[in-house]
Amino acid sequence: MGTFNAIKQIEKNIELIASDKTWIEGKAIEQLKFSAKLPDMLKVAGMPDLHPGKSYPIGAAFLSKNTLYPYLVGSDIGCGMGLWQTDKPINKVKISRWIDKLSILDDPLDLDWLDEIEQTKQQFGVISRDFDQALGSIGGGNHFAELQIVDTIFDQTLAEAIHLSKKHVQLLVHSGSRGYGHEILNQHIAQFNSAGIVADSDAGVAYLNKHDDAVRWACANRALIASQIMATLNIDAESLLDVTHNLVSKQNGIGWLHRKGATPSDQGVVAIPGSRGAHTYLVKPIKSATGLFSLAHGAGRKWQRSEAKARLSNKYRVQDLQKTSLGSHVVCKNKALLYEEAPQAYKSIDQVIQDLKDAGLIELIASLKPILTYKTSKSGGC
Ligand SMILES: Nc1nc2c(ncn2[C@@H]2O[C@H](COP(=O)(O)O)[C@@H](O)[C@H]2O)c(=O)[nH]1
Ligand SMILES: [Mn+2]
Repeated sequence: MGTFNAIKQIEKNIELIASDKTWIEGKAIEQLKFSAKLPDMLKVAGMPDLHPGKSYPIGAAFLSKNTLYPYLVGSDIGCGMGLWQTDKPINKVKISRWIDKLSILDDPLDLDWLDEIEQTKQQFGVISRDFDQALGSIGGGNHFAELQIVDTIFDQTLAEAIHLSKKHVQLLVHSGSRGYGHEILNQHIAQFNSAGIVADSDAGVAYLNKHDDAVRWACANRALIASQIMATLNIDAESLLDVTHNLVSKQNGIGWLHRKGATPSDQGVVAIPGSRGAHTYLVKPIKSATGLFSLAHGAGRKWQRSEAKARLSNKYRVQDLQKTSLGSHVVCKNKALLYEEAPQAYKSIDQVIQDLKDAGLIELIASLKPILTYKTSKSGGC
């Protein structure tokens, strides 16, 4: 049972899962309050990784009765975290070889991948053909693929239940629906601006059909990213989990639950990463209506991208940022991104996890630590 000081009732229909130790930017709370006033909104919940977005906050869940708000899901529909356990023993890793191989990894996938793309689309039930050329690409921003090793097992029984092996390298993939999700949101904005749509109206049904396909597309994309990395590194892997944190779904008998950077707590074990220089936690959610059946999806930004670059570019050279304080390596050809996504730009994942624990929402399984983070191969910046 958790302690209640990590659960704050800000207003009647606004909940915040965060202790006093967790810093939450005032603007994010304002955005949360603003979202709670949207027509037909029943309740909103901020997670400990809550931080400001363009108009609405990231790290939050929003429950409406019968209205869909595409703006609350955002443009990266289906973004999520997939975790694979590889067959590579950690004592057999030659990290410099992996750095070299990943440094020449190009997106998108080439013609040799056509069959696998088709099979993966079928496996996940993806309908659209319009964005096939983007499948297998990670995208920019804080999307990444990260090779990790198990650091601490907190609960042996829970770790065994998901076949987690301390001896093998893990692969965490964070990506979404690339241009597909953008197109869906843009189509909505062209017609309705930021307004919501009635879920069972023609517009609502049309949005949901496209949204659901983009969610499946994003899952297929993470699987193809993992496959491409495995092929490049000549390793094999089994999928341990894949959980979406940007989506809207029907909560039977309650309404429509929008999650924007909020990990579902009703779909089994989830991975909550901190940054390329921090641990990822594997946790078992304790199903609860507190926090609208949701958990944090990461550590959440402390600094906006431009602020991170301004603060760090005088202190660190590019090569300083290609290694982290945990000793891990970073492959990222985009120099600006190296600064924008530096570990310093994120809040403490340890505190976020502590808050979720104190709120009685999770059981800890294990922590993983990065050995090699791969970000977009597109050069640019600085
Ligand atoms: N292990 C890593 N975690 C990272 C990295 N970059 C960001 N992050 C964490 O992921 C979430 C994702 O946020 P989203 O809003 O884009 O879905 C973010 O809050 C960070 O905590 C990384 O390179 N490695
Ligand atoms: Mn994401």
